[in-house]
Amino acid sequence: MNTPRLEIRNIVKQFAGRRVVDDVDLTVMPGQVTCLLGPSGCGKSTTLRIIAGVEMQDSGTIHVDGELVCDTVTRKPPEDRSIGLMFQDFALFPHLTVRQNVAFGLAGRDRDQRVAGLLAKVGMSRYRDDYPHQLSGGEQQRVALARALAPRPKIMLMDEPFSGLDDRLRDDIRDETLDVLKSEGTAVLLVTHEPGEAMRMADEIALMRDGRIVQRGAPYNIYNAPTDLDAASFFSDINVIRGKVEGALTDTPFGQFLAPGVADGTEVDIVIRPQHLKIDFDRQGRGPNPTAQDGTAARGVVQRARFMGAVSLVEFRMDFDGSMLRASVPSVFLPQAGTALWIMIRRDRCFVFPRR
Ligand SMILES: Nc1ncnc2c1ncn2[C@@H]1O[C@H](COP(=O)(O)OP(=O)(O)OP(=O)(O)O)[C@@H](O)[C@H]1O
Repeated sequence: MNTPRLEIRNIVKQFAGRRVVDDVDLTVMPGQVTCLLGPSGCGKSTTLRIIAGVEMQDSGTIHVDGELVCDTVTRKPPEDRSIGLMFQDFALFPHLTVRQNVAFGLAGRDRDQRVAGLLAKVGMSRYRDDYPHQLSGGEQQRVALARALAPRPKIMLMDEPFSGLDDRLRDDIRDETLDVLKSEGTAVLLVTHEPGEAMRMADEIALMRDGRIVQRGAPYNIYNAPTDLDAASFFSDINVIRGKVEGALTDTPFGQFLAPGVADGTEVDIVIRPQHLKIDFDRQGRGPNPTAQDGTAARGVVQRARFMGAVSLVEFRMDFDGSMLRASVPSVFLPQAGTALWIMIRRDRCFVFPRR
């Protein structure tokens, strides 16, 4: 077995009697990018600050590359943890050139070669004698990445490193950053509140809520098999259809859904993302026949349809109970408000959760 680059166990941190980090375990394997993802205030940054050594946990252990760097007895200072840091305000030293910024804190004979190599990798070689104020935000970000990687940290901690960049630039910089991190083979723990960023960057996502890790897995698995309604809704808009279980099945206007292992009489939420609603555009008002995959169709009346470029967002008021459902369909479809249409739902894409 490979030794994890970072392993934290049972980390707890309280502020004023409130558990902000509540028994958190995390592992980052060599060469892997793990994203700590969660809403604002859930404890992500505090977790990162504890790993970096600028905050002290109440209990729990931190190992870097198999070596204990912090428990409640041992406490290595931040600079001895072999950790690279890149935070939101990636402040470069204003009085040092690009080259001097990257070389800062490096010693040894291969120093100049290392700096030149990294500047080439991040595409900043020709700016090596410029000062930070002469660079754009994206360029400063690249220099900050090179500076953080220069001492070959065993693990890089990144806290919302792209949030200061404008939208158009951000995707490119994310991809470039990922390429550089992968080519250096650096293990990364990246904190973000943006699901899109986590899915784009991560080998593994750790989803955090109220100080706890509620789910871990590859982006595909977390998106397609969320543990509960909140985990599902964190990644996209969702629709919820209510039902009650009888004999491991739930009857709904869209047909029956399996609810294995759920006790009779339990109220459930059937959760479906807008892109998994199917609208029957051909047989207006007449209604298609039920199929095994899509179940029974139910009728709704378009309340609003918005053209969004690649897709249209269509809101329906459903005949069966007056509830609203939202569908995302290819933008060649843009039905008029007031149109009655039949809707089916992709049964293989539904999640059934007992109601809390
Ligand atoms: N030094 C502190 N003293 C008291 N409370 C703190 C301290 N640091 C953080 N907190 C509280 O702990 C909670 C978690 O904060 P943290 O910054 O870790 O969350 P986060 O998930 O990173 O959120 P954000 O993305 O908004 O930074 C918040 O309610 C915050 O107010």
